[in-house]
Amino acid sequence: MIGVMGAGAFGTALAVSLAAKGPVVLAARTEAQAEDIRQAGEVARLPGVTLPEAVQVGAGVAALAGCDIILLAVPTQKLRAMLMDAGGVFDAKTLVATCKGVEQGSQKSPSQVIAEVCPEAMVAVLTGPSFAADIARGLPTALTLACADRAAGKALQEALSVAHLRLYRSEDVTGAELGGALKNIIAIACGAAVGAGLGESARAALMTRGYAEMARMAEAMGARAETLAGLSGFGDLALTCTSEQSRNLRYGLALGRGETFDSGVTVEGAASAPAVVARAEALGIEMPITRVVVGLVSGQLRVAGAMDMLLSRPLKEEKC
Ligand SMILES: NC(=O)c1ccc[n+]([C@@H]2O[C@H](COP(=O)([O-])OP(=O)(O)OC[C@H]3O[C@@H](n4cnc5c(N)ncnc54)[C@H](O)[C@@H]3O)[C@@H](O)[C@H]2O)c1
Ligand SMILES: O=P(O)(O)OC[C@H](O)CO
Repeated sequence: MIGVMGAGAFGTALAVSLAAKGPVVLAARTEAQAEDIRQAGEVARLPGVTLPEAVQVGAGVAALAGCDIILLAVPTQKLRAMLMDAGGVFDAKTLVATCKGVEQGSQKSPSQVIAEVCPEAMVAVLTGPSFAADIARGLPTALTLACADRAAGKALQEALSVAHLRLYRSEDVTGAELGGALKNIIAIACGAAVGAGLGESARAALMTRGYAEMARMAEAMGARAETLAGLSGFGDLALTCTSEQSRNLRYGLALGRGETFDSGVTVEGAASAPAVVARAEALGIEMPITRVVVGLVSGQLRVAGAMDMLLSRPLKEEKC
């Protein structure tokens, strides 16, 4: 049976989608939250989406004990604690990370955190352009399913594909995860530029040079260039930087307009950017857009200063 840990927007959307194939367990954090969801028939973070009967709502990791494939849909910065509290339930399971970020402090990706805490588990990653509200409504998209083990990847591709979700297989877990984490940061930069009134040309320039930063880091970390050009990289960058459904873009828009943003909203790019800059420094690579996003998020930079920093860099040849 398939289970989903995290009854937020994305975990719920995945559970609703996969319910087309059979029963799915959706695990909320606490019994009180699970009961609220059962009573309402929907999840607060995904309003208007009625849970089908095939979605069984449970509480905590214990609810997932009978599942062999578990999708992990908690924010990246909460992943380690959640796994460490699992008391062995996740050992020897197939764990599919759906979170898009880099852990603060360790600078590790979700799959690396899983491998460290649950060394017996088979680890995979599901990522790519997908707004929870879209896929929960059955709107189509295509995603990357990355797993270093080819046979396990093929089995997961079959198990997790549904009519409106076309999964492409990859063995490049590093590249798939980097694309998902880094595009969020570039989307914040785009939002800040547009929010400050700098225009659509600036957005396109930031997306393009942001992609160059993503590709540079991917190369330095041994990922494949094709992965970055695929759904998990270019595909998700295009979606997140251009749609106001994106929380990362909306957060950037608020920064650019000088408005406050609800601190309870999950903004993975803001949480991950300092760890990405630290990793870039260790690797000796330049990531100027990511760096100014760190300054904007911390409040040390304003958009005008950030743009001055980017535009006054030494002139160079166009390449990654
Ligand atoms: N929302 C989207 O459209 C979308 C799409 C693709 C990927 N993602 C990724 O999915 C991840 C989750 O995003 P989201 O949109 O679902 O966020 P969300 O804020 O809607 O939900 C996060 C959920 O995690 C739960 N949670 C936190 N700590 C927990 C713990 N220790 N145990 C159990 N549950 C815990 C929270 O209670 C909450 O329900 C992020 O990394 C995000 O980048 C989101
Ligand atoms: O709302 P965001 O910015 O977290 O983006 C959601 C997904 O990652 C888009 O693919």
